[in-house]
Amino acid sequence: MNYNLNNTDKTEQKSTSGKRLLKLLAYIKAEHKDLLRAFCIMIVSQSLTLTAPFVIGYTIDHYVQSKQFSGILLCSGILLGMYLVNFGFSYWQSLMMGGVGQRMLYNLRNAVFVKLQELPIAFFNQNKTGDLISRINNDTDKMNQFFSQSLVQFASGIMSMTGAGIFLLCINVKLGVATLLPGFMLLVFTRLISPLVKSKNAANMKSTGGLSAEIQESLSNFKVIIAFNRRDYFRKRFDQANQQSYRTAVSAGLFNNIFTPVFSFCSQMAMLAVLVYGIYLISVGQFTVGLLISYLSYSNHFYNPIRQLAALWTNFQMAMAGWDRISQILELESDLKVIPAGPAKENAPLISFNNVNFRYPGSKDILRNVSFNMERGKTYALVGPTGGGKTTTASLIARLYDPTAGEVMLNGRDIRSYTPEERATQIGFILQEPFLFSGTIQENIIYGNARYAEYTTAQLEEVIAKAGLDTLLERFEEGLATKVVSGNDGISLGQKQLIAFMRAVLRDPDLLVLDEATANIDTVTEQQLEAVLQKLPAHTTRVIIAHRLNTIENADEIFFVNNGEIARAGSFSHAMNMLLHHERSS
Ligand SMILES: Nc1ncnc2c1ncn2[C@@H]1O[C@H](COP(=O)(O)OP(=O)(O)OP(=O)(O)O)[C@@H](O)[C@H]1O
Repeated sequence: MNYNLNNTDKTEQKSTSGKRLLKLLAYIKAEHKDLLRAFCIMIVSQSLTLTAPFVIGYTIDHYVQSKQFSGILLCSGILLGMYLVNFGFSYWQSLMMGGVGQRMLYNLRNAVFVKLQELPIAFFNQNKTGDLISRINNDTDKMNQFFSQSLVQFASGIMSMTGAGIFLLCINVKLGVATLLPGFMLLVFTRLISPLVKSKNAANMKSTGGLSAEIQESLSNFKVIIAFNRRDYFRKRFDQANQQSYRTAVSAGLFNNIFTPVFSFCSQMAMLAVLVYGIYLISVGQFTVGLLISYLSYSNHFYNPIRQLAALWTNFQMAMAGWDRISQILELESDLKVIPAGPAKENAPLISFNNVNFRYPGSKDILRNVSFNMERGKTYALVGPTGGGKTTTASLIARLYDPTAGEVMLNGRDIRSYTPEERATQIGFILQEPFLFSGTIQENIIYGNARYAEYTTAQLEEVIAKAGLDTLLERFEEGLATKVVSGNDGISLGQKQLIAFMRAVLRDPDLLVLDEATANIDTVTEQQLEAVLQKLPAHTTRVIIAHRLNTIENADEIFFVNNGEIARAGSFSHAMNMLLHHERSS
């Protein structure tokens, strides 16, 4: 399945934009009560704002020209009252909408994170971490900017325009049409140019994602860069990504900034129309000075929000481009679905591969029509040349991927019918590069292990001793309280493997897969690990992938994995011969 977020069909993206917008509404729907309240407040607040010019015009026509100061004072008092009420309402409404925006974003970020955790390994193979981080941080922030800051202005701007438009048409239809005409042209212009603005912003976000991926890659590989003195090479790559980001940002900026001058020009044209046509109507006695002043004020109430909307529209386009990139993740479905369980075969081996084929997207066949069984309580070794397919085979055993053809059975049942939780309790996996979290060894060991989650340090030490793991724990001066910092060098790779080993063994799995799990461990410790493996319950099956052949000497069965095939190697010496033969012939 194609999980590459930067390599999706553009036509498909375009056609789903409408649907995506509806999905965004689903996030807003949860806030419908607050939104309704804010909307009602907005209606009251805008009604007051729009009544003010009418009161001013009325005051001019009825009290100013006839110099009735008591009337002027009364109207001024009414206006002051309206402004004060409006002030309170606007503040309340901003607070409410700000909360709505922030809550919506909180839910959105959670949804993206939960989705990322549901997606299979293939997704992470096909996408760069830096780009994903950029989507979660930068793109959601674009939405944050729009929803928490601009949505209120956006909604009240549209309301002000609608109200002012109605007033303009009600006071004088012809003058109203003349005033609104530039606004209508603006609408057409915006409609035509918006897709381009959105695509320019999407391209800019994509290159920001690329830049972020470049930074992430060079920061996580800084030791190799320094050791090989490849600073220039990475500087050049960064410069290229930075230039690309600069170019797309400039191009997006050109389009983003086109709205403001065009909108200002149209608003000035509308004012000119009001003045020329309004003065003409006064001169022929069809209009009053007071009404013209009200009219000019309403034109302002119509065109000022339009000017603001020009800037807000850009924010909206950026938010929508961000939403498209986020929805790309949210719409992905894991292809590792749990299927209904069929009847389990009686007395079946723990693991069976039945005519399994496997290839990575775009790669050649890594396994071709492979069949073998693994029995309970036995130790199996997978040997073979580098890149032969050992880790891939182990990954299929743990269902990190599904075969492209054939089936993998666990306990006589298709492995796809087990939930991830069921699989995790039955299969323990120690990877070549174990991942540890920032925290103590204790926290890392009990991770995902409900049985020991509530154990005190003393209780856990007891369990560790019973499993024969105390000799490994003694390697750490502060024992279970030793601090581990993720991705940091405070702990050696070998020590990481020891912690991962303790973590896997304490889960008491039916099957323990060790992928080069002892490659960075000294021979004395390795013997201690071997002793722990021997002490595992009799039903535990072990699968060991190792290049150091002494590690697999005690295996019950050795499989030679190479060139799409998995062959039984028979004895240890036969496996050695196969390896030597392969080395000579390659
Ligand atoms: N995520 C991936 N995407 C595409 N190809 C991959 C991926 N992982 C591995 N491969 C390819 O699959 C083949 C088998 O790799 P695998 O890691 O299973 O070999 P291995 O026998 O475990 O090697 P090693 O002894 O070096 O660990 C290799 O040619 C490798 O390039």
